Amino acid sequence: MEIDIQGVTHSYGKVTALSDVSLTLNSGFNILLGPNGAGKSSLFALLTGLERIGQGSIYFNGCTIVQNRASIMKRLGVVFQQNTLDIDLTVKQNLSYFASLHGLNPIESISRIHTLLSELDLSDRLDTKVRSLNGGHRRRVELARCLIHQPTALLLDEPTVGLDVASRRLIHSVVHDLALKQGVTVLWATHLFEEVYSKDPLSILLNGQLIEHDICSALLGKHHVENVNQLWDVLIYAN
Ligand SMILES: Nc1ncnc2c1ncn2[C@@H]1O[C@H](COP(=O)(O)OP(=O)(O)OP(=O)(O)O)[C@@H](O)[C@H]1O
Repeated sequence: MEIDIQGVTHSYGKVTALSDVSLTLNSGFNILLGPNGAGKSSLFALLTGLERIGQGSIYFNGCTIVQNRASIMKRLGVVFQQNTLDIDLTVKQNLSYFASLHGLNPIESISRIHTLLSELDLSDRLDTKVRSLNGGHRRRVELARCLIHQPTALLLDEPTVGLDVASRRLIHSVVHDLALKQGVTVLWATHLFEEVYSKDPLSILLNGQLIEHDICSALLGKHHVENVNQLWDVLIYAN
């Protein structure tokens, strides 16, 4: 799916969270890098239709959410920063409920749940209540839930923040593979430099402005630096 963000400006009262942001996302692992308060979550709220766009437009394969909400939502998978699982239900119950909302029949649903839990190394937690899972495992269940209907675009708002290294690496690797091997359009917001690989498209958001957008290695070359850490220092200094 192509996601085309055109001239988006968004404010909360007098606070401008996004200022004239334009960005086209295609199939692949697109990274949105920005510090706290840069405007990442605001962009997610606009992409998912939770907030109305003040100025500008966002198109999903040429259609806005207002024009085609149901069809766009069917093809989107979203993980927000806050945990949204029901902690008093088991992993299976959380996932089955979401599968049925997406129209999967019980046989398709259980097959998909087994496949996803296996990929996320959680097969032994099928009947565990989410309340008993650690943070890393809960995040993996959230990821399984957002993948249950095989979306063609994934929006992930800082999905690995606060997780142990094993869960962080597993989640990053599963999503990276989906983007590269199955052509899913991923938008991965983060402030962790280690999650940026040199071949990935990288967008850098600072104070609501998109200050850079290109393949990471091209940005390193453009600014004559060797890694994202150094790139960051150069850009912060320049802005
Ligand atoms: N509901 C709101 N009301 C008022 N101001 C808000 C609201 N949500 C965000 N902001 C402000 O908008 C700006 C961008 O915030 P946003 O949460 O989008 O950034 P972020 O990059 O996601 O940061 P974080 O990583 O801390 O979540 C900040 O100045 C923030 O204080």
